[in-house]
Amino acid sequence: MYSGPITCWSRKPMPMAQSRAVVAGGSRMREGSCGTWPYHSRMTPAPTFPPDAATLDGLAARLRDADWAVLTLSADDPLLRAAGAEARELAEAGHLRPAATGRSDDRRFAGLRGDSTLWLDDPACGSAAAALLAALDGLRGELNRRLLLGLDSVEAHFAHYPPGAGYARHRDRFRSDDARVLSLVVYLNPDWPDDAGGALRLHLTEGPLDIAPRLGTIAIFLSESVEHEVLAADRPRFSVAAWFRQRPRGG
Ligand SMILES: O=C(O)CCC(=O)C(=O)O
Ligand SMILES: [Fe+2]
Repeated sequence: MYSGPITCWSRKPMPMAQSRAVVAGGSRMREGSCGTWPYHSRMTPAPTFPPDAATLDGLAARLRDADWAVLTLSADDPLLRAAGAEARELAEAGHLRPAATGRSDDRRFAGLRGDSTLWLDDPACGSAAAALLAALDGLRGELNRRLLLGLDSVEAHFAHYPPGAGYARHRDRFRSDDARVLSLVVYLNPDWPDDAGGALRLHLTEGPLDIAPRLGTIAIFLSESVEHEVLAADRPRFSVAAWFRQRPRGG
């Protein structure tokens, strides 16, 4: 049960060094190596959800230059922990459904993806889903204010990939629907070992980049341009996939 703040956006000033340290973005990722790199300094604790204003400024600055970023929050973040617990409970209770049978646009992915999903606004969801959806909507508003991308809504679902399941290389924006602008994946897996698999692989011009689905990590990228895939893991993998949307222009 999550009973913490859901829409409180801290304006506490933070040293810029911290916000630079917690956000990694395209042009800085020169090595192109898979795995980890120093998302945040050991000297400063990672922020919690919702991120403070300096972290948001750093994230927005990164997304102005690069088409992807990684935001690392504290692995003790109470909202993320509650969302992870709720995702597991909902999956155990059978509320998540194979993604290919979800909304009509998902049907084309039959055979390409092995996850089961549940939209965060589904009545089966509990307080953590509602709080996370509100926090994501707050993040949408804060990024939109800084980037003026016309982001006017958020959609988000829990996803559960059983061991061995993945999602083949794809882009998140549909040909028939240009509403998705920014993709975010909020990982809900505490203590994810480096050798467990399950990375999100971004296919970038500088090479592939693997992001481990560890609790506290939020991957953010442009829905239209960044091809990506989910690699199979040796254990259940939980996340929230979210999209910040503009009003569809295609009709
Ligand atoms: O879970 C992930 O890392 C990415 C999921 C994804 O690509 C999607 O749902 O479109
Ligand atoms: Fe995707």
